[in-house]
Amino acid sequence: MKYNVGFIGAGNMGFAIMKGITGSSMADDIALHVFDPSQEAMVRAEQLGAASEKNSAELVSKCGYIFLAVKPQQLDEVLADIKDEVTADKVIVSICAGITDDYIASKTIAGAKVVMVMPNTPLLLGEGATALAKSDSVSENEFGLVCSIFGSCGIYSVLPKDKMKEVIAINGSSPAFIYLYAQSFIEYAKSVGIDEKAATDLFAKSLIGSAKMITDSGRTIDELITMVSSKGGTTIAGLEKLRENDLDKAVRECCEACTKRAYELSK
Ligand SMILES: NC(=O)C1=CN([C@@H]2O[C@H](COP(=O)(O)OP(=O)(O)OC[C@H]3O[C@@H](n4cnc5c(N)ncnc54)[C@H](O)[C@@H]3O)[C@@H](O)[C@H]2O)C=CC1
Ligand SMILES: O=C(O)[C@@H]1CCC=N1
Repeated sequence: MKYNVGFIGAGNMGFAIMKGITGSSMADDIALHVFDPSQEAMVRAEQLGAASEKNSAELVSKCGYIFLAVKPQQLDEVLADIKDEVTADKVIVSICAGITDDYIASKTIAGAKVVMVMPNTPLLLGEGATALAKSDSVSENEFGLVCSIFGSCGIYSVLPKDKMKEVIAINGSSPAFIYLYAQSFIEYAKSVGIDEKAATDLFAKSLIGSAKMITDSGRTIDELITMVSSKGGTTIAGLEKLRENDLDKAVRECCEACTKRAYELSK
């Protein structure tokens, strides 16, 4: 039996998750449905094999699992449109930053089954990192299916509900923070005459390799820093500057601003 999984919103993230599903081991178990007012978004989703629905209410009537993949500011309109089709057996999967299960239930039906998800765009390549939490009304089997979807195109972690805003800085938004950091290194390389492509490839592979060292080497981050830092060498000279310029403070303030915005978006 195939699960009918619908996407309301097929923009950056909705498309990334659908692409992740179609390229994963779950592809044969899932029939995708999509609604997005953007014709361009619909065409892209259709090319992945998703069935087009004429509006979000029709999509909800056909699907057991409904992904809300619109901007938080677009959510009220969507919830008003689907309210009459939401029943106690439907699982609503929200990827909207800051939005709680209680809010979705308050705009649809009391006790609505809601899974709150914070994914990230590397899902496009099957390299996603997704945080999930569920409302009490969602069964372990239902939650298991949603976890499997994200597990099939990356890794996932189950978190307490009340940490879903704080985690956004760690995985949802962090790709943008990492790209900005990468850009600074590449700009420096260009300024000293290194070819941009060579610098981009070298830095990106250094990010991938360093990430693998964090996850797979069995060493702590402090040990990994020490491994690179020769006594009296270049790394220590560079690290001193990052510490002098208080990288730690900049990162903390970045994460705090991200979390604060999530609370503002939450109703
Ligand atoms: N972009 C990212 O890296 C991440 C985004 N998110 C969350 O994902 C959600 C979507 O973000 P993006 O994909 O980046 O935005 P986006 O703007 O790329 O996509 C939103 C899509 O919703 C469609 N839409 C607008 N009104 C609609 C309606 N009434 N019914 C159906 N579709 C409608 C738009 O046409 C658009 O294609 C947001 O709530 C965001 O917080 C979560 C994690 C990461
Ligand atoms: O910027 C945003 O609000 C969304 C949530 C995480 C990544 N993008």
